[in-house]
Amino acid sequence: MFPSFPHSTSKCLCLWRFKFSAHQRRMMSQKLLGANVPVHSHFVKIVYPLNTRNQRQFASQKKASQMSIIAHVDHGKSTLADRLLEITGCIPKADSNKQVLDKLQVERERGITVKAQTASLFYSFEGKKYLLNLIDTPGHVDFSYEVSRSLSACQGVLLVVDANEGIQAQTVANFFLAFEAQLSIIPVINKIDLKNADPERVEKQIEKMFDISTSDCIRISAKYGTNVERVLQEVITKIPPPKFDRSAPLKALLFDSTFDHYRGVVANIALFGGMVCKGHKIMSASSGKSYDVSEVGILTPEEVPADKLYAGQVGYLIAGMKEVKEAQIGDTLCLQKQPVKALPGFKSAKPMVFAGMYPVDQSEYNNLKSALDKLTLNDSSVTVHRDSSAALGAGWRLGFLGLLHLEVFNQRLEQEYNASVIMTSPTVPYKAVLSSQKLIKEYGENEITIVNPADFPEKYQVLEYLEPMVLGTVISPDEYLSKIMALCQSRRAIQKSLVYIDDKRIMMKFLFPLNEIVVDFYDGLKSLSSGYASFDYEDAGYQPADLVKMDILLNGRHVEELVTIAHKEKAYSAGKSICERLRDSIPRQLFEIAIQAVIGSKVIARETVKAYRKNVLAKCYGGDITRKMKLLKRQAEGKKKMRQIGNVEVPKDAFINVLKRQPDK
Ligand SMILES: Nc1nc2c(ncn2[C@@H]2O[C@H](COP(=O)(O)OP(=O)(O)OP(=O)(O)O)[C@@H](O)[C@H]2O)c(=O)[nH]1
Repeated sequence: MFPSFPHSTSKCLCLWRFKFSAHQRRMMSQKLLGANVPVHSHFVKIVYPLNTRNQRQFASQKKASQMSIIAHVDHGKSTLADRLLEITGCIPKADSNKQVLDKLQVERERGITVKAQTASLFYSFEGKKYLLNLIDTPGHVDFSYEVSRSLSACQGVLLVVDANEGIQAQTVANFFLAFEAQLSIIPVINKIDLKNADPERVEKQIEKMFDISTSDCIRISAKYGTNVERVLQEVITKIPPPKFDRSAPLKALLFDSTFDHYRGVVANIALFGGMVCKGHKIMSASSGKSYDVSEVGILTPEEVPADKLYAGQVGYLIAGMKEVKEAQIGDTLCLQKQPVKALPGFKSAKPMVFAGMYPVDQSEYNNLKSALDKLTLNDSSVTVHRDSSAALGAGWRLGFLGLLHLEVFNQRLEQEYNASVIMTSPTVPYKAVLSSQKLIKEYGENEITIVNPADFPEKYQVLEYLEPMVLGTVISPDEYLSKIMALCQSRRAIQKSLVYIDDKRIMMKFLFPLNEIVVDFYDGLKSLSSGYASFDYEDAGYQPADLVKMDILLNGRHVEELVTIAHKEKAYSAGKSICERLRDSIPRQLFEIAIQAVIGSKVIARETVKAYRKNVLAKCYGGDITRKMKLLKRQAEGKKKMRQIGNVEVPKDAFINVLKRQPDK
């Protein structure tokens, strides 16, 4: 029987090549390609020339390749994308690295990609022209949903690995995403210009871990453009063109979308059959609703209108979808008169972290709702459910793929939609097996998922609590082994495996409670390994756990944002830490503030913020009234950014900072 591929939580990823016999691997190759070729050389050489001036000719001769650039964080995806865009004339040659595909303000400020971006490139090789569709993807684990969605529109990937850092945790995770999707993989060793670059070592790692021959690796410097042209040539020779049927009816996968204030929904589509142009009446396979196409085009990466889009192309489409919910990611679009069988779509993202979101001012509820709708259209991995709270009013409970994802989403809401929100402390999705018949009747089932700590059932109402687990991968130089072990043990981890990926670097697998790694584990790991260790994780189900609900009080008032579920063993240190951090985050006020962490009625930690009077007018000498008014106005503006709990004013971002900066216990 064909062996199942070991991208499962129970098997060690790097050992897969040792687990399978040569015969089994041959079988895998056959299953992948229908050809008897070894896995490491499973690229198919199919070359189709392209005439760019005539899209029809391109489409009829099938001369396109779709590829994504995937890599660990900071290994140079966006820089390589820049060079590819320059070589193909999409953007002018720049002196500095512009990272044009990182379009969002948040991406530029943080220097990370959070959103996959598409660009169509035209490239001449051996006298023929080709259309290459490129997708630059994020590297951080919190945005892996973007990667997996992008891969569904591709036939191949450029797997970029830093020549100095070598294979890292997300390199492994991304490789397996591409391998499972049966894509051609072109390994690219980047940053060979660095003083400490060791491409030979990295090639050997790639061979050992992924069974890809060292001779298949391309050594480049994306920063200086060295050898980048060869990457394009390899794409043409090694990535097969998409499978499509131009004579079949229109079949387009809606794989991403954005909301434009004037034009409505702009849908990014990959065409698997037929053709679409302005004036076509198309239909959504999921809703059955029909629309008139008003514009189609390609992305270069700017939107460039085109007469038609043909099967095999990736582009955008505007069809008068005014409501955000009309553009479902993963939906299939077809002609109204020629319905087709829907494409498989995407597995929905599984949120790892939940937090409540409320408008600072309830009168802003509708505006915030509309902003949320539009932003979730562009980031479909966020789940949104309506929620309400006595203290914070009407709001939502949102699910994110990680804390960075939560922060980036929050920042995008503020920057792109000018929204001002209160976020509650993030929590992972716990479960409870209920014993109370009353609760079972109320929920309609005996096992419930708790995404809001306020709904945490009392101990006497449950048979057991369950907490979510993840299988974490740590890759690091072996000199940090003992420190990493100590850190992982302090996070209640169980070690599952340890293997050497070369003579100096190790890959370890641990089973972690998700709650222990979601906030600041990665920061701890980075600092103890001087930045050399990397981390990635995947879902590993649930395990029973001894959990308690902890409340935080400010002068005796509950702070709804900070209700936390903690493991019993960790509750005391977590409570103490939150109180200390809160003490440092709350500005002194006219009266003393008592900060308490309580479990039930028992106070487990307490801190005090001393009284203080900030007299902003003290800076004014004499009777300059305009200056006095200016200072009072500035103070009033500052107060708007505060959340009032009883008579205590708390800066809005204090809550998330409090949880983010917990030191390792
Ligand atoms: N020396 C050198 N630096 C490079 C090279 N390629 C990229 N860099 C630098 O590496 C850093 C990260 O590059 P990015 O292109 O942003 O990496 P990325 O993989 O897109 O990052 P994420 O999207 O955040 O995952 C930047 O400072 C680049 O200038 C290279 O070939 N040589």
